[in-house]
Amino acid sequence: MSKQEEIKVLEEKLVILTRQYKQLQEIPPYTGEDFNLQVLEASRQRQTAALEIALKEPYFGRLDFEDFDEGQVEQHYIGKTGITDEETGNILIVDWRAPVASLFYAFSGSEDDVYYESPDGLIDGEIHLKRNLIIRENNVQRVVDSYVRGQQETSGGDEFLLYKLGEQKDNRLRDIVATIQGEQNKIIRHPRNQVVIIQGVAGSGKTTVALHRLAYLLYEYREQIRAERMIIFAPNSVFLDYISQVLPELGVGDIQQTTFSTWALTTLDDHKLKLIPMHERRRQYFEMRTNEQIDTDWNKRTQSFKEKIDRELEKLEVEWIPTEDFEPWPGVIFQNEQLLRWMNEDFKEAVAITKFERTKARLKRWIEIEVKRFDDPKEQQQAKRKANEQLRSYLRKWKNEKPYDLYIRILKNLGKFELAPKRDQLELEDLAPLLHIQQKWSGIDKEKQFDHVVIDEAQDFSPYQLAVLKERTRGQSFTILGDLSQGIHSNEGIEEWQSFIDLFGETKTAYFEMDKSYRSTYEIIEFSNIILSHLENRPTYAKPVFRSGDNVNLQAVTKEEEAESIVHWVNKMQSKGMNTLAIITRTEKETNSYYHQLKRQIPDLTVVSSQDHSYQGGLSILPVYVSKGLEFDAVLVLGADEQNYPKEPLATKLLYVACTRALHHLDIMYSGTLSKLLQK
Ligand SMILES: Nc1ncnc2c1ncn2[C@@H]1O[C@H](COP(=O)(O)OP(=O)(O)OP(=O)(O)O)[C@@H](O)[C@H]1O
Repeated sequence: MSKQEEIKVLEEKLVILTRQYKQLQEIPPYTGEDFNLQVLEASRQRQTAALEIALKEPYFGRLDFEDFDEGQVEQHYIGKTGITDEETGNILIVDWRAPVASLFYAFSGSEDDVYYESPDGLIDGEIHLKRNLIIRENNVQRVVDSYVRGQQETSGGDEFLLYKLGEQKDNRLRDIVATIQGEQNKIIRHPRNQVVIIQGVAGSGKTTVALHRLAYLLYEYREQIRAERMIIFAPNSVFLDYISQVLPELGVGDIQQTTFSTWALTTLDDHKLKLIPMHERRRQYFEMRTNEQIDTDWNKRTQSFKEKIDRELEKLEVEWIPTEDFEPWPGVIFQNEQLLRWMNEDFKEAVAITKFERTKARLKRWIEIEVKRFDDPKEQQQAKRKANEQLRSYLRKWKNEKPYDLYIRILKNLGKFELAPKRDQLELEDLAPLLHIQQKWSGIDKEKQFDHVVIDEAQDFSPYQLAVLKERTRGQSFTILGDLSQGIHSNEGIEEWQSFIDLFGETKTAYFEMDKSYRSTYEIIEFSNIILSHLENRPTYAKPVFRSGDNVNLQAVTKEEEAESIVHWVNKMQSKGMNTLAIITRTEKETNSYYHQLKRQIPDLTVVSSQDHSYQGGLSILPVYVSKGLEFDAVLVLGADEQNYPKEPLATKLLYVACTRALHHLDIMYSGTLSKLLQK
């Protein structure tokens, strides 16, 4: 019955959508100079894009809501993009980000009154129906009611979520607009003027939620923020490629997606600066079996290192101000006190470069006036030339140095020249000080400031990196997400979120924890939690959404039979129809060696390495640290022995990352002694 009713509604809506789309297509695009017509053209393009999305999948939900003030039940069809019938002014499809749609996500099935915040204030009412729909190729394929007023059964919401989670994945992360959960909805819609920090277990939807939050912010604050001024920082290119589809699916374009180092080097704009290749550094690090020791006093990732740099920059600024009076010609004197007054009072708020530039300009103007003392134009000319020469030497201490030169000078002044990197061999942790020096010395171009910043895998960020970004971001609008249990770059990152909270202040920060894992089956999550139990100071265990699958299989293999067992596993998973398969090794070296051993027997096997720029899906072999952030229908972890994964924090986190990549199937192989991390 409900399906028939929905088929009819869909047909009616499709007629209008198609008509509107055709009408827009008939208008020739405007390419002229008239501003008003350009604005109209841009609006038509937005409408066309919205209609294209709607024609593909018009909506996924229906909410029947009775607004007590209006006194009648209205049907709201919720889709990825809002569409109004241009002829009648009726809303055909409600945008999922619109205020009324928040009821669809927040509603948990109770008979109580509900309300939502609209621009006109609170709207009270009650929900009569919450329905999920799957529409493909203009057909209503599935109708699931998660709530019908007056009926007792309200389990349809879970049924629909489980149905979605049970689907197989391809090589890209997807949007979740149809099944956003209540706790995720809160984070997505959190106001923009607070820093949102999310600690979420593996598979809790952190990345997905952050991307939906961007789409929401752009909708809710469309007058204040622009997509080009939003930026997403993610750990590597493979990951960026993996998440690249979500925002376009949500109809959002133009948001920069990059890694911190790529962005930093572009911003520093000094072609001589080069990083030690990251893959090289990471490879070395992950090939090591113990954590490196860091001198905490001189740790370049910390706030205290930033403060040291700050103080040194201030000293340089003062030291470079001339201490004597300026005497362009004998007997004519410009007093140094005046200069100090300009610097310390008139230009107090300006950055160093601007202070110096303005001082120089004012002194030049002063010379122009003073030179008028000479009557003869020729004499004036000569005097001016001489005075400018004197000025150059007067201001000689002030050198317009590049951030790198200032950095080296500062490290020398601090007596820490051994920390100075070569120009073409920078470490990742040199980037934050360099950017900081650039920002403080030369300022930040207004156009290059951010309206909102997303940092994924933020547990691998340093407080210094964050402090640098904070200075470039209007209204401290950040979404920061990560999982301390997956902090496998602990040499680069943080051990707890407090240092980030301190940076912004408690009142400016909203901290959320997500402990439900949507990615994996119950069995995989329970198994991965055993690994986590070996970690001291671990955050909460992941709680499964009850989706059951096969048991995790631990298989002891001899070196001789290993290859055959792997081939057998691949065949088995492929025969089960799994789309994305991953074989995960401890190191890149092992990935390469297994690949050479297996490539003849498994021709479609592809290596995914830290240098890659894309992830193609299918059957991959990759080291665990490259797999971070990705997910696969089936995962085989190789070499889960005591040597590869001893009971120490880095190995524990790595093994946890490897196991939590699996959606539906997880198998483990080991030779020799099984890692203690896998024993209860
Ligand atoms: N509400 C939801 N409805 C449907 N699927 C969801 C939902 N929330 C998360 N997922 C799915 O769970 C999986 C994990 O999401 P995501 O990669 O965003 O998690 P994460 O917390 O960033 O994971 P990790 O820390 O392990 O990288 C994805 O396949 C995502 O589509």
